[in-house]
Amino acid sequence: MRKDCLSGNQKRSALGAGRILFASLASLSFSSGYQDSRLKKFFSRNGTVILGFIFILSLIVLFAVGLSQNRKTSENFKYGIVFDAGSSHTTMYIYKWSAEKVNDTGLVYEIEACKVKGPGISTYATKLQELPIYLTQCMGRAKELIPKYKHQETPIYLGATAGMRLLSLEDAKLANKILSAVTSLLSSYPFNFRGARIISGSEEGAYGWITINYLLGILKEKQYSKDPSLEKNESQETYGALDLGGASTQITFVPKTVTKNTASKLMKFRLYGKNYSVFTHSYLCYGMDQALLRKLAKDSKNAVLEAYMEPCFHPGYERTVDLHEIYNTTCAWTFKVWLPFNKIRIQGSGNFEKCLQSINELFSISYCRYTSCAFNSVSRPSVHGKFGAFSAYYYVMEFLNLTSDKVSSRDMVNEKMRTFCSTPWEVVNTTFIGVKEKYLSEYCFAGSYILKLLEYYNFTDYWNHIEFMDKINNNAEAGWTLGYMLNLTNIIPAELPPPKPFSRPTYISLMVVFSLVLAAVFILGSVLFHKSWYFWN
Ligand SMILES: Nc1ncnc2c1ncn2[C@@H]1O[C@H](COP(=O)(O)OP(=O)(O)O)[C@@H](O)[C@H]1O
Ligand SMILES: [Ca+2]
Repeated sequence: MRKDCLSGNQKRSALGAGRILFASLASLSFSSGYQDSRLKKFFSRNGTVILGFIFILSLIVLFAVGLSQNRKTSENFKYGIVFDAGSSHTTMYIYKWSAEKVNDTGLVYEIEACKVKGPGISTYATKLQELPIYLTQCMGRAKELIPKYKHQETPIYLGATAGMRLLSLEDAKLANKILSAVTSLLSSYPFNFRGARIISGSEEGAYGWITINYLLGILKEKQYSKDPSLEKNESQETYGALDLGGASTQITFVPKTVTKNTASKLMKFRLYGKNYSVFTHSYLCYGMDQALLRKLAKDSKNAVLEAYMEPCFHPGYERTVDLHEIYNTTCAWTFKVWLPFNKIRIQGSGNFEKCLQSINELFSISYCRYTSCAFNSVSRPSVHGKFGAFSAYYYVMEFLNLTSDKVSSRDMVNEKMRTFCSTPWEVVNTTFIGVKEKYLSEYCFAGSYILKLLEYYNFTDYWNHIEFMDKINNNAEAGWTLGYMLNLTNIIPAELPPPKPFSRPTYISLMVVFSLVLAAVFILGSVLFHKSWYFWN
C-alpha cells in the first residue's frame, strides 16, 4: 500500500539516524577542541560543516526517494463502449484500461456486459421508432458506470454481425436505415460516438482470435494476467478461435503453412511489437438459428397433412411454424417448395442418429447463391494445436456437459447425446426449470449440429483440441468485441505514463544503501579527522 507521506517507522528511523549523526558531530567538534594549527582549525571549524552538509544532502536524497515512493499514484483510466449487435440479440460491453500503454496497445478489461432487451437489431427495420427504447437502458448503465468527466472522451462503437449482413444482402437500403437511426441515436449521448457499421465475417473471426489470445496471456508476456504461469510464454503457440453465432460461424487460426489459395484469407496484425498472419473464414448461414431454419425448410417438404416428424426435437415436443417464416430467409430460400398449406406442425421424435444424418445434408450440398455459403468449396489450411470455442459453442456444450474436460471419447459423446435427444420433452421441460424454452427445445439440435460442424472442420476428437470458453481469467468474455476494442485503442489518444515510482523492495534497498553510505562517510570522516589531528599534534 502506498501512502501520501513517510510512515511512522520511516520517520522514526530518519530521526534516530539524525540524532546519532549530530551526537557524532558534537563529539567530533568537542574532540577537535580549539587547537592552534591551521589544519586543526580548518577541521575543527569546517569538518563539522562538511559532515553536516553531507548529512543534510543525504537526508534530502532520502526524503526525495521517500516522496517519490509515497507519491499518490492515482491511475488515469480510460473507458470504451462496444455494442455487439448480433443476429439474435445485442450486448453492450464497457471496457476500462489504464491510460498507460504498452507497445501501442492498451490493457483493456471488461467492467460491464449489458444485455439489451429484445431481439437482434436487424428486426428493427420496420420499427425504427422503437430503437431509442431498445438502447436506452444499457446507455443509462454506461452513464452510471463511467465517471461523468470521462463521458466526452469515451468512444462508443457499434458493430453489427451476421443478422445485419443478411439484411444487407436482402435489402441494403433497409440495413443502412437501421445504421443511420442507430448513429443519430448514439450520437445524442454525451459520449464520443465513433461509428455504427456492419463488421465483415473476417473481422469478426480475427477480433475473436485476438480476444482469446489476449485474455489467455499469449500475445504479451507482460500483459495483465492473473495467472503467473501464463506469463513469460513467448514461444507459446496461439489458440485458434471458433465462434458460433445465430447466423454465422467463424474459424480463425495461425496456419502452419500458407498455400496460394489460403494466402488471400490471411489477416495481418501487429500486436505488442509482434506480427501475426491469421487465417480466418466466416460461414454465413452456418450459425445455429439459420442452420435450424434451413434444416426445417429442407425437411418440411416431407410433410404429410401439415405435419412432419423431426428427429432433432425431443419426443412429445411440438412446434407450429409459419412456412413464410422458414422459407423467407436468404439462407433457406433454395429449399423453397410449394406446399398446399401455410403452417406446418413439427413433432419431435428424438432420434440422435437420424438427426445427425439430416444435418449432414446441410454441409454436403451447395444450397446458397453466395459463394461463402458453399462450405466444402472453401479452401482452408488444416487445423492444428489448441482452439478456444465460445459464444453458442460454449452455451450449448456447457449445458449438455460435453465440454472438453467432461468427455474423453466419441462413444461417450454419442451416448450422452442419444440419451438426451430421446428424453421426452415433458421430462426435459420439468427438469430444467428456468431455462428459456427456445434454447431448451433446441439443445438436441444444437449439440448435434456442433458435433457435425467440428467434424467438418476435421476435429475428429475435439475434446483433445478444443477448450470451451466463456469469461476468461474472470477478466472479460470471449468474443470479437474486446479484440475490436484492443485494436482500436491504437487510435485512442493516451498520455505517456508517468515515471514509475520505486517498488517497495527497491525503496527499502535504497534506504539501506543510503544509510550505509551515510555511516561510512562518518566513520571515514572521523578516522581521517582523528588521524590528521594526531599528525598535526
Ligand atoms: N444460453 C444460451 N443457450 C443456447 N444458445 C444461446 C444462449 N444464449 C445465446 N444463445 C445463442 O447464441 C447465438 C448468438 O448469436 P448472435 O451473436 O446473436 O449471432 P451472430 O453472431 O451470428 O450475429 C444465437 O443462436 C443464440 O440463440
Ligand atoms: Ca455473435
